[in-house]
Amino acid sequence: MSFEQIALEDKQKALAELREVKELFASRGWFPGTSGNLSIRVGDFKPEQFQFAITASGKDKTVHTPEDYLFVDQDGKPCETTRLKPSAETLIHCEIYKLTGAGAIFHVHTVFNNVVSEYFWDRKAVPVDGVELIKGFNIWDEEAHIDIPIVSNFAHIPSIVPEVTERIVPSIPGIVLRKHGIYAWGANAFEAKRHLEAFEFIFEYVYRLELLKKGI
Ligand SMILES: CSCCC(=O)C(=O)COP(=O)(O)O
Ligand SMILES: [Zn+2]
Repeated sequence: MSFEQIALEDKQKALAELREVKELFASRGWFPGTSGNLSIRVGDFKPEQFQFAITASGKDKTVHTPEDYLFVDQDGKPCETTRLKPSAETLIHCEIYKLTGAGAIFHVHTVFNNVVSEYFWDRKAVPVDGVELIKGFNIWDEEAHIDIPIVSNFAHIPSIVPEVTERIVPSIPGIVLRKHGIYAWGANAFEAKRHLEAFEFIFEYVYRLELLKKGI
């Protein structure tokens, strides 16, 4: 399906959802210093051809402007002529869509996701034991243990992609970039938001528990 074939109302719906989620996350302080990026897929999905709306690069995500989003294709190339630049991290979104077929991807930098990514870097995963909120990921086993993957962070974004490809786990809808932030995804914006909130709750829990264990 080409970009032109996608119904205008689907594109407008994606932009309205991005606006709503951006405002909510901004109110939580989840976009410090213009960090973070959000995307929602539109139209049909084939791993070799799809399109999505994504935040423009370098924008202050705490305000709304007419130049906040643009549509790109599976290679991160704009679908329409525009002077806007897609997020510098668009290639990570492209790869997650290709691998998972997700409908939305949200990326935020928080102190908790940064601290746990460094603290557990040796294990390359954040270990989580029996925390109720993993049900947010549809994991219902009693006292389940999960490992949330952490991958290397590089200034050169294409260099991050191969490790993302290698480490994505079908049962865990998120991946952490070391000392950078989390990417969480879902079938749609509602699910991606639920997953992101569950991850952030878990990171704060893990962080606080580690402090208590150390008697700090
Ligand atoms: C200013 S934070 C460094 C870039 C980054 O990690 C990020 O999430 C925002 O980049 P974008 O190009 O999407 O604005
Ligand atoms: Zn980032």
